[in-house]
Amino acid sequence: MTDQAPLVLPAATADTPAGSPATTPASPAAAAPLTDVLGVAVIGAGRMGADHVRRLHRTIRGARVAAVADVDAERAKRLADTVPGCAAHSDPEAALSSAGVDAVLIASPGPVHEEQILAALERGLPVLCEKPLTPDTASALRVLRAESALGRRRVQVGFMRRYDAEFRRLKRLLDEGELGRPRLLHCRHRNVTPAPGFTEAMMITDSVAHEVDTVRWLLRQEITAVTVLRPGTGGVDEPQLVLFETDGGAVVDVEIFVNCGFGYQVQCEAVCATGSARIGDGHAMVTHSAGRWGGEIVQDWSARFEDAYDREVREWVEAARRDEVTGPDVWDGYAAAAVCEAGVRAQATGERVPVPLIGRPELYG
Ligand SMILES: NC(=O)C1=CN([C@@H]2O[C@H](COP(=O)(O)OP(=O)(O)OC[C@H]3O[C@@H](n4cnc5c(N)ncnc54)[C@H](O)[C@@H]3O)[C@@H](O)[C@H]2O)C=CC1
Ligand SMILES: O=C1[C@@H](O)[C@H](O)[C@@H](O)[C@H](O)[C@H]1O
Repeated sequence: MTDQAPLVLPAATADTPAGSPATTPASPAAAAPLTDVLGVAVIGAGRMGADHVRRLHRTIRGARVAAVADVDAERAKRLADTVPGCAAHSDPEAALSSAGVDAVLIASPGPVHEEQILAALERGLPVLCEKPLTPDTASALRVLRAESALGRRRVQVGFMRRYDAEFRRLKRLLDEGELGRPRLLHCRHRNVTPAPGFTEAMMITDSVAHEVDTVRWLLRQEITAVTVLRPGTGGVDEPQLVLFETDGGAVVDVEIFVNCGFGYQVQCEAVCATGSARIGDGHAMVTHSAGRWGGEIVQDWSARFEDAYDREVREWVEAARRDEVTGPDVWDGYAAAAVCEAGVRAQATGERVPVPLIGRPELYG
């Protein structure tokens, strides 16, 4: 770490732990004093990478962007140039070995996450890896085994909804049990339009992956089977309805609509034994004029979840400065990969597909 002036950070703003369904991360209040500034290498200089570089540079105390890597050398340089003293690399491994790098934030495409996480683990560096951990179960298990061999958590997965104020409020309500046992979750996930090259399978692996994590975290249950229903025939491919069954007997439906055209919406309603609770209806602004009223709908995740990304990265930096890693873990990434793999099969076959999981290793509680 660099030896810049000592910093004392305010306590985390979290009111609900973001750890995996069965575990709670160590309390920041119990941590040792923080004295160093964390040097971060950001891999992937695309949309998320650029947003995280801005966040680390402008919003998060106690961190500096030491290096940026992208296979597109020009893009890496353009982004690195926004931060004084930041090195640019076209080889991610070179960035990991760059001067002043203490930790890695991975924002490259999912299929290359495995090799980049393994390279970081070889160096013992703390990692914040954007979702997905990896795109399939086999590669997720290789990461899980590599981290287990180290005997300590080094990797956090970027399931940022766990840091969103509304989702945290819902989780607190469910944890307190005031409404009784959750029986159903109704979820909606709508995007204005998908990125170029987006495939039908990515509706599950790229988009519904968030609901997979949200459901496991909110309910503290594992998903045991997936079914995907499509409305209509004759080339109508979406919206689709993804159904989850859980090992706690809950049933979940997720509407996934990545081409809805009108806005970015993420909603969740929990129906419990003695009541229900719903989040995600908020509009940025409601106007009233000349016999009309209307609201705004945010257009993408960067607006809807801005605060959640800030809190996620801030808590990751704070933990890494204590040489800890908290938040969604490799088990969560593996479980999400297993559910998504089953989901893609369910989508292709129309069948109900069970989700096989290995036993949860001790490291992951
Ligand atoms: N948490 C969230 O809400 C969101 C997460 N994501 C995730 O963030 C990650 C990045 O997504 P975007 O920024 O939207 O993609 P993007 O396509 O905008 O950027 C990816 C960047 O990675 C670079 N790249 C490709 N292969 C590389 C390699 N081997 N090494 C280094 N760089 C490489 C590309 O040149 C590109 O600049 C993905 O895992 C995606 O699923 C994306 C959008 C929202
Ligand atoms: O992670 C994300 C994207 O990759 C994905 O494509 C979108 O559907 C999600 O809403 C967004 O949060």
